[in-house]
Amino acid sequence: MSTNASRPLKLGTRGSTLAMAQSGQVAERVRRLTGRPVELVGITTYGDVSREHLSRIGGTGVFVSALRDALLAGEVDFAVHSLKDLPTAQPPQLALAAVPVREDPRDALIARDGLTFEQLPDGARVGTGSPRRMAQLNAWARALGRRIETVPIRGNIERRLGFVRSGELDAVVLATAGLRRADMADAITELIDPSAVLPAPGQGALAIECVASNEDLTTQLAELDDPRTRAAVTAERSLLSALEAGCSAPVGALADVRDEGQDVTELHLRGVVGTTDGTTLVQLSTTGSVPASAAESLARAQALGRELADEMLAKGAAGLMGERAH
Ligand SMILES: NCc1[nH]cc(CCC(=O)O)c1CC(=O)O
Repeated sequence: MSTNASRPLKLGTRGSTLAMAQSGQVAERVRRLTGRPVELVGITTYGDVSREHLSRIGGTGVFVSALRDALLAGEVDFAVHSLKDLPTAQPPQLALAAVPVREDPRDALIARDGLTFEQLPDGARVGTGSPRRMAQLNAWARALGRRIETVPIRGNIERRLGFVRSGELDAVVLATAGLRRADMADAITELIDPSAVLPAPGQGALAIECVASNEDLTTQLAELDDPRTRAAVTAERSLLSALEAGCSAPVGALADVRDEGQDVTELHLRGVVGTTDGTTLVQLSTTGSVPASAAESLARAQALGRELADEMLAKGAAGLMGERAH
């Protein structure tokens, strides 16, 4: 008993700079919470090894499967994922023990010479392999009476920023959260307003997962959960799953939880689906009041996501998601 309780906890993580940075931050909090040492175990996922385009290797879960295998094999005690990389279907053997307070969910522009998106010249080359970003950036450029050329890129943060530094691209678009966690936010030239580009469902949030049967650890890790973040990402992921889209589909979603005083909380959810050339976007939003109890609020958040998905499907969303994984 006592030997088990003082054994270091093993935290499974991807080995990228970003993953190590965010896992290191969670490790420190878990160490303080449990009084146990936490050891980082680097695990290489298929998404890290393959240089293929994500939409071809089947975006859903390529960064996650190897970590989950290690959890199920008992090689690690818990794992830290970027929530946006997590498939919406939760395996019953694994518990999503905590969704900590979210980092900034917005996308960020990193452009040459400090430029903002509106200052980019006609025909600017903008690096992103994400159909969601392509659709919304192309639509934004069109609204400005301009066009951009989106260039599919992959690789870690350093590599992506290198395309701008070398002059090969005019700009790249990355998640603000990743840049902040990796201490590289200095490179950002514009925080992209979500009314121009909605982030990926769950962007900026982390997911802490462990084996569901490990009830002690599940309970301890739950201390790191932020109920507001969980409600917001639940609505976003419910929208994604009701659209039957994976993490490489051109779907953006962002929920924010607003206090309206006197125990009334409102959940505002925005969603977008579009063609990657940006000619057609279906963009809708909804607001619902959310009950105070945690369980009820998650059920309401889930329903809100489904309702918005239904409205988007009624406006032709399904026909815009041609470029699916697989
Ligand atoms: N697609 C890979 C991925 N998964 C999570 C993040 C960033 C961190 C986050 O959203 O929490 C990134 C990189 C990016 O989109 O720039």
